[in-house]
This record gives sequence, C-alpha cells and structure tokens, in this order.
Amino acid sequence: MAIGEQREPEMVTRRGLVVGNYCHDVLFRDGRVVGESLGGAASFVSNVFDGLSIPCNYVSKVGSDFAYSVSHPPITSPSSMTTLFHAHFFSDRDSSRHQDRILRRIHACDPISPSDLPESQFDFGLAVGVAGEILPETLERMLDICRVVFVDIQALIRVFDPLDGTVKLVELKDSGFFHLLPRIGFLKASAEEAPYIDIEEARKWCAVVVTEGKDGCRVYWKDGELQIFPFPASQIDPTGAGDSFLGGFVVGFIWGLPVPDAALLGNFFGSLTVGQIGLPKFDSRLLQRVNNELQRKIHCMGCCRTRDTAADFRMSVEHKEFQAALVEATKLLTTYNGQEDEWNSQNSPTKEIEQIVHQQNGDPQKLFPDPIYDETVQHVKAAKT
Ligand SMILES: Nc1ncnc2c1ncn2[C@@H]1O[C@H](COP(=O)(O)OP(=O)(O)OP(=O)(O)O)[C@@H](O)[C@H]1O
Ligand SMILES: O[C@H]1[C@H](O)[C@@H](O)[C@H](O)[C@@H](O)[C@H]1O
Repeated sequence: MAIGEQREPEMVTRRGLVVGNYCHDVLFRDGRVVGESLGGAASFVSNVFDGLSIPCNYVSKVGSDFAYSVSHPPITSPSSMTTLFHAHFFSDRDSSRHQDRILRRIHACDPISPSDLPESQFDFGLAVGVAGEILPETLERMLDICRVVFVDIQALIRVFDPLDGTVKLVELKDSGFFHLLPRIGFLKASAEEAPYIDIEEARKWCAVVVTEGKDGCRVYWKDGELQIFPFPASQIDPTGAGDSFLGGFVVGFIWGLPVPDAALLGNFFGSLTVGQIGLPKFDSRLLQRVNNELQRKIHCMGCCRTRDTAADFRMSVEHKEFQAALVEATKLLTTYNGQEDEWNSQNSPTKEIEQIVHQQNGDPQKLFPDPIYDETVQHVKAAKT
C-alpha cells in the first residue's frame, strides 16, 4: 500500500440470532375479517434483515398447519398448532377502550426452550416472542451466547386470558424476567407497554426504547433521553410496526451507527410497515438506497473516530442529513418514472392469505470493522454502570 493511501476498513460479518415464533394473524375491522397474514415479530424482523442482507440464525416454532413458505424455516412441532392471533380493530375507537386493537391469542405453539438454541456464540441476539414462547431460562441462555441482546418487552410481559385468549400485560417486575434486566442491552416497548416498566429503574440497567406510533420513539439510557422524530406515513395497519422498527434499529446498531441514528432507521422501517396490511413488501430500490446510505455513513464516520460512552447515545453530526436521505428514499415510492399506479397496484395490501417467499439476497453483507463493534458493545455495557 502506497504511503498516505487510506486503508479501507476491514469489514467483518456479524453473527445474529433471532428467537420467537412465527404466527398466523387474522385482522378484523368492526368484527369483519379484512386481512390474513404471516405474523410474529421474527417474520417482520427477518423481512427487514433479508431486505438489507443481514444474515442471521432464526429459532421459531410452528405447528403442522403452518400456511406460509418462509426463507428461514421454522421447527415444526407436530403436536401443536401454529400460534394464531385475532386482532380486532374498531372504527369507533371508544369501543376498543382507546387501545389501537384488542388482540386475542387463539392458539399457542410450543415454547422455545434453551435446548432449541444453537450451541454457537453470536454477536447479537433478538428475543422477539409474541405469545409467551420465550421462557426465562431461554432468555438467560440467549444472554449467555449473544454479546448484545435486544429484547421486545412483549415477549416478557404478555399474559393470556384463560377463557378467550385476550392479551393482557403484567408489570415487568412481576414477569419472572426482571432479574435479567442488567444483562439485556436494549429493551424495546410500545407506548401501551411502557407503563408496565418502571423506566427510571429499568434505565439504570439497560437502554430502553419506547416506540410512540406516529410520534416516532424515545430512547432512555442511564444519563439521558432523546426523542427521535418519525417519518410521515399513511397508516393502514399498525401490525408489526414495532417489529420492523426493531429490525431497522438493530441493523443501524450493527452497522456501527450511534443509538439515535439507529433509532431513526427503526422509525423509517416502522413507518414503511404501517402503510400495508401484514408483512410489508419493501421496494428493492428503496432498500438499495438505504444500503448505499449506510455505506456512505460508515465511510464518513471512519473506523478511527473517537468513541466514548456518551457518543454512542448522541446523535451523529450527520443525523439530520441521514434523516433527509431517508426521506428522499421514500420519494422513490411515489416517483417511479411516473408509474405510481403500477407500483401501487403491485404493493397494495392484499386481503387474501399471501404465500410469502423471501429471496435470500446473495452474499452476507459485510459490516462494520470488529474493533469498532467491540467498542460499541463495551460502551453500551459501560453506560449501565
Ligand atoms: N402512523 C405512523 N406514522 C409514522 N410512523 C409510524 C406510525 N405508526 C408507527 N410508526 C413507526 O413505527 C414505530 C413502531 O410503531 P408502534 O409504536 O405503533 O409499535 P407497536 O405498537 O409496538 O406495533 P406492533 O405491536 O403492532 O408491532 C414507531 O416508533 C414509528 O417510528
Ligand atoms: O404478527 C404480530 C406482530 O408480531 C406483533 O408485534 C404482535 O404484537 C402480534 O402479537 C403479532 O400477531
């Protein structure tokens, strides 16, 4: 290498683990079925990860009635049904007591036990259960084998009415998972779930990200908090917005973005999700733009940037620019060479069961250099103590 020539940062591949069951979702509006779709946070997360070529191991269980073809095959439990949710939405929001939906678990697939997890070590893990399938011992095992674990609180605090399966929430401290908080990297909750956490207590132990629907999200850590602004969206179905948010957030994190920038990417994928029923289809040109933008950003930040704990929770100087680039990317959806109608008809929400077949996107994406990732993980851990 010639003197003065800049060495490209050496890229490495992160190993990730996603744990949580796929499910069947049936959507009702005012008592009428309006959509049926593949669901489960793991399916929404894999939709984002596959779109951005993030390779991962998935541990998910379904029954022999599972109706979809997926790119990351689940474990089939012959004796159990696939988890099934009925989500009831109401035009008159009073009848749903101001929740955006009433959710009922109609069937529950088998839980995921520690022995279902691979024997390997992972750079990151996502605990994204939907119906109580992640047991305390399963999360504990994930914490043993993954360097950073992102947890969706819905995996921890949901309980189910024994008569009709209505989903209710319990306080995190009564959930059987509270003692694991100091080992969790990030805890993600929706605005509806946030009251079940004592945020002041939880933020001493891990970073907490509260998603706030059309208002974006708020990140809390030991020494501070920050509101991250949303992207405009026209909401058709909120299902899975939080899951896609988490997918985008984790992608940002493993690319080495500071937490607020990663949360912005989460907001971006959350906003893309609410515009479609069920699992969203992301436009490939839009995904390419996002990948280019991530490449550009890590080259700007360089691998020699100064790192300190506070910096990981501070917006990058290019935060606004990143936001503008993502807004610009969404314009691809409306200015497709004047062929908006064609695009819209290809992407319009379907009311029939879709057979979702993901394409594996070639070679795994090479991500941020290892020393930087090591530092980020250290800093997230240091921020707690
Ligand atoms: N109407 C909206 N407009 C723009 N962005 C939205 C809208 N709704 C959701 N989002 C984005 O998606 C993220 C997650 O949404 P939300 O807070 O509704 O998650 P959630 O309740 O966990 O969803 P679910 O449980 O259905 O997966 C938000 O933080 C926001 O960035
Ligand atoms: O598919 C959805 C999705 O994963 C949501 O995040 C979850 O809240 C629902 O339980 C599930 O049916």
